[in-house]
Amino acid sequence: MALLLGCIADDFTGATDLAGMLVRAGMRTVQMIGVPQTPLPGDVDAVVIALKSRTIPAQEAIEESLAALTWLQNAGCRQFYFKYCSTFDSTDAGNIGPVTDALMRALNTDFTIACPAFPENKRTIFKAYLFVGDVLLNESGMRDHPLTPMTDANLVRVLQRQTSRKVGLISHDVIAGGSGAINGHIAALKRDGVEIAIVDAVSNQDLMIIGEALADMPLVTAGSGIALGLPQNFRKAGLLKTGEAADALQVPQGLRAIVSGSCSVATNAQVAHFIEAGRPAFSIDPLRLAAGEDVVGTALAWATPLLQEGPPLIYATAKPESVKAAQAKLGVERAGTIVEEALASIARGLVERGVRQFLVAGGETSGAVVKALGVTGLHIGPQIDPGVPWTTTLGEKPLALALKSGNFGSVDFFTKAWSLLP
Ligand SMILES: Nc1ncnc2c1ncn2[C@@H]1O[C@H](COP(=O)(O)OP(=O)(O)OP(=O)(O)O)[C@@H](O)[C@H]1O
Ligand SMILES: O=C(O)[C@@H](O)C(=O)CO
Repeated sequence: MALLLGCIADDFTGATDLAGMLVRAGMRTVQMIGVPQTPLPGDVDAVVIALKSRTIPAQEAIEESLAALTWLQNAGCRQFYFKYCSTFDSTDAGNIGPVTDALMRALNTDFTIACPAFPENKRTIFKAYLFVGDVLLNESGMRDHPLTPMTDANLVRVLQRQTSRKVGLISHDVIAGGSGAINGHIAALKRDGVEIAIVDAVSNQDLMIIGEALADMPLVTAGSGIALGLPQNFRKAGLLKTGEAADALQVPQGLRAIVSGSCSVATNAQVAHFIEAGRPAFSIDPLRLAAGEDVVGTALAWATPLLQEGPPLIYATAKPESVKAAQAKLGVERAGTIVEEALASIARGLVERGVRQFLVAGGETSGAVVKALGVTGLHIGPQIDPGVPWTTTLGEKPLALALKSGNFGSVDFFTKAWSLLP
């Protein structure tokens, strides 16, 4: 069957999150790293192009997103999806508004939605206000994000500051009326000159209703949650096979390892849990890297004899105080880069030592590791936790990879993830 859904994601782990959601809902999905330079594998229903465009200058994000769109159009996709973070990570300068504007122009469409809701990961939207768990977005940890601090939870206001198009709202009372009511409301919003509507959603049931209403919308912009409700439309139209396991993976056998560069609250708890369980863990100190010590060599020498016994963890994950201390000495960018480079070299060294099954924690860290390993794309398999599936790399010597967004996954993620592999 032909490609149905073409997606553009603004970061790597976010792309995997979306691809996992599509697979769960029955679409065979492949994730490509950047605009594909190699042909896609056969038998896929959806493709997600993973960019790293969340925090780059808006004009560059537009150019990269348009290049991805052109590729997806040429590949024959029928509907397009722009995926951003479930916490709507952006600034008044972009990039959600400017990229949405550019994609709408390119697709010659005058209406789309914006909905970062992901109820299973406690991102819900009510009356345009985004909640993270039990608190408003601007009261959550996102308030202090170094690159995209989120200080306003009202998404109509947030998005309106990023676009000259009029932003409106499809509120929860409309969703409760079903997909017909949503489409009636969209017609009314359009008459009022609204071109982008924030959509409330607090449950998976809401996502399914909203998904049904989006069957004919050329462009959808959202977090990964909305993807749960789109495959049903293709199935109803007879375009998507039913009854086939979309998450079937041929998993390569080999040694296992975990690399973590995420300093998010959830990852800190996962690292602590792994260590408390008596599992082997090696900490990477950015200051020793900066001093020129051979930390990579030491970490690999430490890990090599342990690999036969189960996955060792090599981590730079640290609490905010020590991250801030390293950043104060080295600068934010340098601290991040040297850690990413070290973890990427360690991942390469581990593959040379026979590791074929990897967990990687952190979006930027995943980007660095995937690049260092020369990965061009990923087949998407079963979900470990909401937003994190197992994947296998495309190509001749495949690896099994799980790319975990910083704040995703249960506290025992590093130990339980392996039980899903054969
Ligand atoms: N101990 C440390 N001190 C300073 N910086 C660190 C330290 N450990 C990791 N870093 C850097 O912090 C950044 C963490 O970003 P990353 O995207 O990998 O994780 P995250 O923000 O938790 O994940 P996500 O983007 O999926 O939410 C990386 O650039 C990493 O190199
Ligand atoms: O939507 C999310 O929260 C994630 O997929 C993500 O994009 C984290 O960077």
